[in-house]
Amino acid sequence: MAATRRLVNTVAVITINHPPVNALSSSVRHALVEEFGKASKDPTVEAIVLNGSNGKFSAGADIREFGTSAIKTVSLEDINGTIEASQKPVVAAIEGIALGGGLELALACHYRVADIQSRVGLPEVLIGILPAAGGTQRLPRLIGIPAALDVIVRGRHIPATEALNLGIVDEVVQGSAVDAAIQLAQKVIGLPLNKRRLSTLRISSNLNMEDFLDTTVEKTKKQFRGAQAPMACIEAVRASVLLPYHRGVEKERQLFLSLWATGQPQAQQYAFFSEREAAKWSHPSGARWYSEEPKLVRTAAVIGLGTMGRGIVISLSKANIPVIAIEQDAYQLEMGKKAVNSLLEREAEKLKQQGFSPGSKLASVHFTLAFGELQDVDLVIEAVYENMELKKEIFRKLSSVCKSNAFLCTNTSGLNIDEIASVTDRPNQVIGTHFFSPANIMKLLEVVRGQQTSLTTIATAMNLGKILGKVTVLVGNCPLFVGNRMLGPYLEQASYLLEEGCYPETVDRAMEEFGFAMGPFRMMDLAGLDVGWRSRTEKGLTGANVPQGTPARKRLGNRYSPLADLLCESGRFGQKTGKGWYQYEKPGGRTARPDPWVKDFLQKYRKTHQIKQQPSNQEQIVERCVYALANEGFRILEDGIASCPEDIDVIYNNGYGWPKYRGGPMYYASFVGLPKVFNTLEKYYKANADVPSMKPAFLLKKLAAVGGPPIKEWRLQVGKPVNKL
Ligand SMILES: CCCCCCC/C=C/C(=O)SCCNC(=O)CCNC(=O)[C@H](O)C(C)(C)COP(=O)(O)OP(=O)(O)OC[C@H]1O[C@@H](n2cnc3c(N)ncnc32)[C@H](O)[C@@H]1OP(=O)(O)O
Repeated sequence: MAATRRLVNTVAVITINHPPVNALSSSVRHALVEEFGKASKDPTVEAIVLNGSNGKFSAGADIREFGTSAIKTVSLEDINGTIEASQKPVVAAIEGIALGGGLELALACHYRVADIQSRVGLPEVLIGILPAAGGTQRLPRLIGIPAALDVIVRGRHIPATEALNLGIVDEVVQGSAVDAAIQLAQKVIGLPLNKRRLSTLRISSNLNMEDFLDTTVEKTKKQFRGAQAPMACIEAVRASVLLPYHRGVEKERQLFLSLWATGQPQAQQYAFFSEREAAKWSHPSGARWYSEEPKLVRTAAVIGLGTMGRGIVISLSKANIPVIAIEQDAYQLEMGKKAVNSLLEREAEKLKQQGFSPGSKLASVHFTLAFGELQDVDLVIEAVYENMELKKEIFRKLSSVCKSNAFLCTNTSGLNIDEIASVTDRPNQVIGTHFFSPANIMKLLEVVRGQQTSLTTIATAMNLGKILGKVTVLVGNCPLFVGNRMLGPYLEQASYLLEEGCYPETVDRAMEEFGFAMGPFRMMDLAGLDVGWRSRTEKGLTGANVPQGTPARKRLGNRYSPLADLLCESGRFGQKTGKGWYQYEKPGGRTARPDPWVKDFLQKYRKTHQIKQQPSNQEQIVERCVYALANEGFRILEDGIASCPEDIDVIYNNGYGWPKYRGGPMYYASFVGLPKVFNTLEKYYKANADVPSMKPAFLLKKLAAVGGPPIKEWRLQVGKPVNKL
């Protein structure tokens, strides 16, 4: 049964029963109508409590039903209307989660009791829609416009104690929310319900509402560039101010349908399910996530307390895993310790505000210089800077110090995992964990399997990612793995665009208007131009090791842009030096301003090399950069480095500032149409045979030839993930 009913004295307890998260599917909605109908008619019932099975109230509407006919049967808003109109008091007992339609359902109840561990929220905006079961009309009437906008537009999960302060719930309890709800229901039997029916309340405020909403629109436009859902949320809330409830709900529905027509919800819902699929990893051997048991990580160590190491330590501590943090000398250790402790203090403060004792949620961090102290840890994450020799030296040491079943992880953004593993006594227990900076904030974790990495090691690292709250994707080992490897052709095109007449700000604007959090040049300035320069120097692409007589703009017969090298030779490393592709207010400054020096430099460069000026327009800039990115994604699939296009999209959505409302580079290619992507690349490559990265990938050609099937059918063409490198 999708919902059940039991009687406790004169209180009917109706329980939603649709594992795993009690999504409000069509069958649940039908069952709710039936059970509420029976409870209303039953003369022995004086009050009703609504809860969800397995400690979860509800995760909201069943997202898989959107776009199908199932969503049209029994509207959730109608159910909410019936509940609110009930003559018998209805109390929601919120355990675990009440999200989206789940919270909308609870808002239709006359009272809400929440367990202290629960979270509530209206996260619809994160999947490209708006709360369209009355949520945008009831919540503002309950907590006022500013607070409701914050909840609806940001879509964040709100801890129970904050929900109590905001007035979303009436009571927060430490024990059973259902028992407390039954008690409350018994207490309120016979009391008037009018003031508890949110749809009947008036919104009162001292604010000049129109001005406030207009300012919010402007701020939101800037913050969520190109995303339609946040704007629709504001318009729906505006309707709650201007219109009576029933007309506000009509507006809400109309906005929902307009959003659907933009295609953004479909992309964001694809992104949502792709993230869940990424956790269900597969291995070239045929093993899958369910066939391997992860080992428990009770204690961990982090080597290196630079920016990455600090973030990793915080993540582990927040996941309640005690950490030993190691540095190479007393000074670095002290610096790292100060930084980590100050971040931990902030976390402790947040926990206190949520009503938790920090000691119960944050594990201890022990700082030391002594490797010997690592003998008992279950897992080590090495997070020193990108230098193969240094990493090998550390892994040799770890081999001799750590217990034989300890897992050894390397945090690298592209170095060869097999080479690092080869110096250890346990290559099967070595794995790459590529965190993104700042590691305590960024959601993505690329887990990189080496040739010899065992399935248990993979299962343990993937599970650790989940425990740390990361979106974790398993990838194969190749230079730069998935995300950074795809950046190569993307940044290459960005540089060529400058050579041909664009400026950093033109290219960045085009990519930011496309939706990227940051254009390629601002991104390079942030990351530091010296990092790539060092790597190109090591590879002999620039610097003293370039063979005499090599043309400035060619390497190994292919086109090469030395622009970034020339900037570095002038001491322009990006934000850290206050100058890079842009100028900044000071070294370490963050406000990028176009730099006349760069303009002049580019003009001279083009003249010196007699490059014909053909500045591309916005559409051409986006096409060249994004198609180059996706093309490399197809190669990565061919090579068996990513096991499916969804994994690549998850990486880009969560680690590279790709706009989620465009699904990811592979989804976007599919949305544009693979034949179009193929033809554009083919045309470019025919005219520029010295740019091999733009040669359409074989897999793209194959899929385009059959008309570009939907992305979920690509797997059939890709075959099993076999590392072909
Ligand atoms: C004109 C038409 C009007 C329509 C009006 C509709 C108005 C209401 C709209 C909504 O309610 S939209 C949904 C809003 N809710 C959400 O966005 C919540 C999404 N879910 C989550 O954030 C998380 O899943 C969770 C609930 C916090 C649980 O996280 P956890 O890490 O514990 O588990 P997951 O692996 O994420 O999920 C488990 C399992 O459940 C599936 N799932 C989760 N939520 C939904 C859902 N709302 N609908 C359908 N399926 C859901 C998820 O995909 C996982 O599935 P499997 O991978 O196990 O198959």
